[in-house]
Amino acid sequence: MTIVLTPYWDSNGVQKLKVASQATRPKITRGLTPPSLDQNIHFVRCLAQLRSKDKDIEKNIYLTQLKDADPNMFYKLSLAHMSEITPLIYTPTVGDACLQYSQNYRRPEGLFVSIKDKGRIREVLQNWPRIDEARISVVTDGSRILGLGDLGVNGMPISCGKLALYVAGAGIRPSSTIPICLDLGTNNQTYLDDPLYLGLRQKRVSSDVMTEFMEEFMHEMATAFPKLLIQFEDFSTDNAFLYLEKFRYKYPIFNDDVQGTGAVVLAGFINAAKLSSAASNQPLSSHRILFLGAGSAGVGVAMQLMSFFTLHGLTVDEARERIYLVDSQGLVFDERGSLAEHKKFFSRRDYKGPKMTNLLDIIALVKPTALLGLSTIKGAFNQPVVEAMAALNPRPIIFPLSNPVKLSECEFHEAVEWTDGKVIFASGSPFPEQEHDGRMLYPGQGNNMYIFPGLGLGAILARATSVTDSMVEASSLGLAGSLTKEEIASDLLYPRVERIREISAQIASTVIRAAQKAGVDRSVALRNKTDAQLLEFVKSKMWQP
Ligand SMILES: O=C([O-])CC(=O)C(=O)O
Ligand SMILES: [Mg+2]
Repeated sequence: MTIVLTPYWDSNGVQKLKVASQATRPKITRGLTPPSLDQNIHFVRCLAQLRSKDKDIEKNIYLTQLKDADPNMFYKLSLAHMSEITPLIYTPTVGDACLQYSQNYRRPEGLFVSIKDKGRIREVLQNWPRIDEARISVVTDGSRILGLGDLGVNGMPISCGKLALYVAGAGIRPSSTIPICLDLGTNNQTYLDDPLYLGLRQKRVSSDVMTEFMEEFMHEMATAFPKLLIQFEDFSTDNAFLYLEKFRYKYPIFNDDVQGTGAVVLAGFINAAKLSSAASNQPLSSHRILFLGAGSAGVGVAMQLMSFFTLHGLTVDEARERIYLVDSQGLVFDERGSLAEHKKFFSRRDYKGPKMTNLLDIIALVKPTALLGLSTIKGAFNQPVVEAMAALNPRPIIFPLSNPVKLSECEFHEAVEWTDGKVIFASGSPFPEQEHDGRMLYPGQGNNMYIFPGLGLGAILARATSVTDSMVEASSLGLAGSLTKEEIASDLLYPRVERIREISAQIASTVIRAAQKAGVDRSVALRNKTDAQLLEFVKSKMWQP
């Protein structure tokens, strides 16, 4: 018989343990905790324990164990110290947590579904202890974790990290979340050779076998968890697009790297373009955007940025003309030939010259107002590149979006220095602010963490049958419009992360409205609420530690 001890705080702020076994109902005990364990003092104790560790990965391990042992305290701490703790439980430290997962492993968290379970996935899902409460799952197959490549089953911390932000950022109940890592093998030879590696010791299965597995998995998920929304995370590029298209009309799912990243960058770009156009006196519709990187995130962002131009009156064809892609072979254009399917839409029809591989030459040709990096090439935006952008634009937009920090195309302090403080900047991972000419400059964090909690919360509360493009766009416009006067005056592109709950509530409300418009909502009672009532309703649904 398993005995589970769950800590909780009584009305006097004293910690007690609930003892639950499978056979008995929870009962309250005396004598199993120290006599004067005060909740407020324990908060201070936990924060001091956290800060006493000098390595970020140690802090991550501490916080992971705290989340397991005392989820209330973990989320209290996270909400009270959002900007300190987010980088420890999420990007960038979560990247190291994934890389070292098989070394640092302590206790299981989440659900592992492996290719060996094919044909009986239902049985595995039924082992999840809180089936009825399940509302949101983040599912990865570990094949492209952040910019770190194929990490196999070591990808589990990314699902856990994203879900911790669902709880902290949008008030989803911790017991409603299911982190899932699919194990379809790994092509990472270092892991296959590592005796500590926790996943199957085999290469990834063929794409046909994977698709059969995914079909069974999705069918069983929908059967076992009828109220569940699924977020696909960090699948390799081809599979990200493939399974998004395959399942998005059948089940409530979205892909965070394609759609979440797209939406967050669109929001930041809307605010950046206002600043940049104010300086150049050029109309908003005349921006030209150059992408370095044409993977799932790059093309997902480019797709989403199309709506920036269509919202400003351009046709779809005209909008597409404002966007240029560069991949590992250089500028993407038709005459280059043999392009991957997902790159074809943005491939240039108008360029007829030789292959162009040098980024400086491409900048000279395109004259972009904005340079976006989703290439995972550290240092790709070097001094000559950034200076070229500054020579073309009074306020160049430069977004090195690759994650984690060590793969960023450039760092904030470099961009500030090389543009003499004129850059309008957002990165995927956090960078410290910079003082320049007596003024404090703040980097934007164009990370999908601003979008997915609110988008997911809205889809869950609307009980959406699918996640439409209009819901994703609504999340983006909701985020872009959420800046306070003070944030606008400080040239911020995104709101301060401390306001994440307020922002998630606003985003969720706009997403619910979009779901209603698209006719995919099932929460009929929400249709008659005024906007103010809807926002209040969303806030009332948020779990508080
Ligand atoms: O996790 C993050 O920080 C953002 C993201 O989805 C990725 O880089 O794949
Ligand atoms: Mg991701």
